[in-house]
Amino acid sequence: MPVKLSVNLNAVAMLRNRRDLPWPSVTGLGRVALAAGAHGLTVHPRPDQRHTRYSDLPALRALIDDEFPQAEFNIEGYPTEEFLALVEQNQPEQVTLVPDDPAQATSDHGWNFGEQSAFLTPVVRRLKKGGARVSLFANAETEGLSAARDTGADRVEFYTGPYASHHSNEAAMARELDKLGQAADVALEMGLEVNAGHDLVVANLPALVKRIPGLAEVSIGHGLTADALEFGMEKTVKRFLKACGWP
Ligand SMILES: CC(=O)[C@@H](O)[C@H](O)COP(=O)(O)O
Ligand SMILES: NCC(=O)COP(=O)(O)O
Repeated sequence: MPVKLSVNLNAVAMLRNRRDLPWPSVTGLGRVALAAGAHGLTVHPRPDQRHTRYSDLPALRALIDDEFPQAEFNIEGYPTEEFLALVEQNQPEQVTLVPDDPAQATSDHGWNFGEQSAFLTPVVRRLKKGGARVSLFANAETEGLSAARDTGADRVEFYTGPYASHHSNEAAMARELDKLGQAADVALEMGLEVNAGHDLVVANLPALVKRIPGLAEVSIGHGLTADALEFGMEKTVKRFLKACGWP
């Protein structure tokens, strides 16, 4: 089974927020992405709402429910009570928990499962009781994966930023890919499903997909949106789907 593609709309929302105007439309671009074959939509509503706004979530939920019921909604964020209330109001198919500080420029590390599994376990239980699949953002390392599994989470999402950042250094990229592959092998062996994301692009996807044959889903926003500005969202989603192994 090729890797499912979830399109992250944060960058579209960031562009929309430049003016007090409703375009570019987050739901409109989400509709184009899903119609082009994307398997889901991802957003990361940060506390400062710098891009995805809390008010975007009901419209995205309705878009999937009304027009693309086979698609999934994935909401990412740090599990504050405010975030958990947003999740419970919008009932995403998947929640991806990230250890981000509100002041962070972007997500740039996974959980420290050794230290934070006691904090995560009741949160995971609450989200799963609400019907969501739970994924935990993880560094490309094997240490701590058993603690991640013991929280009751369904998946880990491996942070691919270090892999993607070495786009002009093949040896360094190969080293990061090997770390991702080894961590994914261990996670899958433990019964965790595996997602991946951050700074993925058409150029770096095929090697990742080949190294992690059990990869369930990639969520991609920044690089995909950059290409969409040049080639259009429909054509771009189709290019990314091919890079994920779809015909
Ligand atoms: C968790 C992750 O790597 C991304 O999904 C995250 O959404 C990026 O956040 P920004 O779009 O705010 O950079
Ligand atoms: N979880 C990764 C994601 O949703 C998008 O990350 P990026 O492609 O914007 O770096």
